[in-house]
Parts: sequence; C-alpha cells; structure tokens
Amino acid sequence: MTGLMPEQQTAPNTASREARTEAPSAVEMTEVSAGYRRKNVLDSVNASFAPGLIHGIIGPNGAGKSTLVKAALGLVPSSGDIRIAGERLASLSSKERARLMSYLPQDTPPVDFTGEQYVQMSRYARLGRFSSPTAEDEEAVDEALRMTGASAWRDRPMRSTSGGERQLTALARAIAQDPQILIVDEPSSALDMGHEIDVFRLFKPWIKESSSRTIIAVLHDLDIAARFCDRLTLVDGGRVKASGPPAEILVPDLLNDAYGVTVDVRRSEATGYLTVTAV
Ligand SMILES: Nc1ncnc2c1ncn2[C@@H]1O[C@H](COP(=O)(O)OP(=O)(O)OP(=O)(O)O)[C@@H](O)[C@H]1O
Repeated sequence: MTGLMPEQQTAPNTASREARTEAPSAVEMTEVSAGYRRKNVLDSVNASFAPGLIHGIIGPNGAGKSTLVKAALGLVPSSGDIRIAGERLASLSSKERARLMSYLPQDTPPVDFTGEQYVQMSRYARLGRFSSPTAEDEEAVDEALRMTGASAWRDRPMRSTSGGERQLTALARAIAQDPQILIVDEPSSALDMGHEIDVFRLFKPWIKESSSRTIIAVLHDLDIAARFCDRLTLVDGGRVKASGPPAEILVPDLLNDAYGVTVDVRRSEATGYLTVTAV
C-alpha cells in the first residue's frame, strides 16, 4: 500500500514519456485560422499536442475551444497547417481520419438506435466496403460498453436514456473506434461527480495501452484539469494564451485575466492536486 491516490499511482512517468518523443505531435496546428460561415473564431493559432499525454483545453465560454478541436478533426473550414500524427489533415481520407481520431461531441442526439447499435457504428472505419463486423469488432464494442458502464442500457433506444447515460454511450462509441487520438468535448458535462471521476480514471489506463495514444479534452472543471491532465492549453478570444503543465497554467494571473474573476489556487489536502476556486 503506497498511500497514494489512485491517479497518482497510475500517473504517467512524464520523463520517460517525453523521451519517446521523436514521434511527431499527435496534433500540430500552425497559424491556423478557422470558424463558421459568418464568423472567424480561431486567429492564427499555434498549438502542439504531444503523443502519449492527456491534454486539457481550457478557457471561458465562447473562447474557441470546441472550434479548435473541430478544426483538428476537419469539421470546420480552416486555413494554415494542421498535421495529425505528422500527416497533413487535408491529405487524409475520411476513413484515415476516422482511424486516427475519434470524437465525443458536446451533445449526443436522442436517436432511435439502441446504445449497442450506436457504438457498433464506430467500427465502420475499420470495415471493408462489403464486409460484416468481425469478432474483433464485437469485442471492441463490448469492451467499450463495459469500460464506460454503458452496457447496462445497451439494448435500449438512445432516445429513452438519460442525458448522462447517452453521454457515456457516446464515449463508448468514441473508444470502440479504437483511435490513436481521442478528442472529447466536455466529456462529463452530463455526469454526476461519481461518474465524472470514473470517466477520467479510465483515461489513464486507456492511454497507457499504446505509446501513440493521446487524449485531447475540452474541460471547464479546472480541478479535473489539474488532476488528470499532463498538459493544458488555455484558449481565450480565439487564440492560445498559454500552454504547459497544469502548475504553469493554473496560476491566478492567467486565470483572472481569461475568466474575468478572481481565483484562489491552492493544493488540495484531499487529493494533493491543485484546486481552483472563484472568489
Ligand atoms: N455553428 C456556428 N456558427 C456560427 N458561430 C458559431 C458556431 N459555433 C460556435 N460559434 C461561435 O464561435 C465562437 C466560439 O465557439 P466555441 O464553441 O468554439 O467556444 P467554446 O470555447 O467551446 O465555448 P463553450 O465553453 O461555451 O462551449 C462563439 O462566439 C460561438 O458563438
């Protein structure tokens, strides 16, 4: 018994992770501008997400966090250079993108499919044109449903499940896709605190299964960001204001400025991680 909290016991050895680093960034954005038909949001963003780490993207409402991940996924028009695992995003087919990246969006629609059918769809990127799902596909679906706890409602239509249950099913779908880079936008917004911690606790073992796995998570909860992320990127006004380890980003000056409130940052006696309170 070490007396460490569970996530400290499984905390990444950052030094050894960074030693393997001749690998290209999971996502590299250079001078990227992106947005919507009538609104440019990202303004010459430079951001780099190293492989093998959990990255948090933080910042106030409307800052451009979701737009940044959508640009990396190729879901919004952009200019500048975006590379995924060293390859130009524009040169990747949709199937290649789906093998490299999966995405949990902010909202999960209440569709008629059952939870299981919804998760099964994630395997299409790995199937040939006319081939049926293999035992490996079925295993990936079962395992993702089990990891997220979404097995319990796998046979029910998504439209008859709660918002939190739908969010867990959608997370299972993103995991079952078996990507190198898991991109999650506010993955616990519909979850109670017990399920929220469960979700973040499953990220660390997931990422450790392969050196090329990377997680990029848009987050509002800065305590969760401090506790589970290896690196944070602070976005404000469509620009990256700062990026680095949580201890360098979760500092009063940067947070007061970005969020427009005075914050108190201290180390939690309960967890040993930084905790941020608006005062
Ligand atoms: N589909 C869209 N069409 C036009 N403007 C949009 C669209 N989606 C987002 N925006 C605008 O782009 C800006 C950035 O939005 P984005 O969703 O990236 O912010 P965010 O940092 O993720 O915010 P939040 O924390 O509130 O989710 C906002 O001003 C928003 O109103």
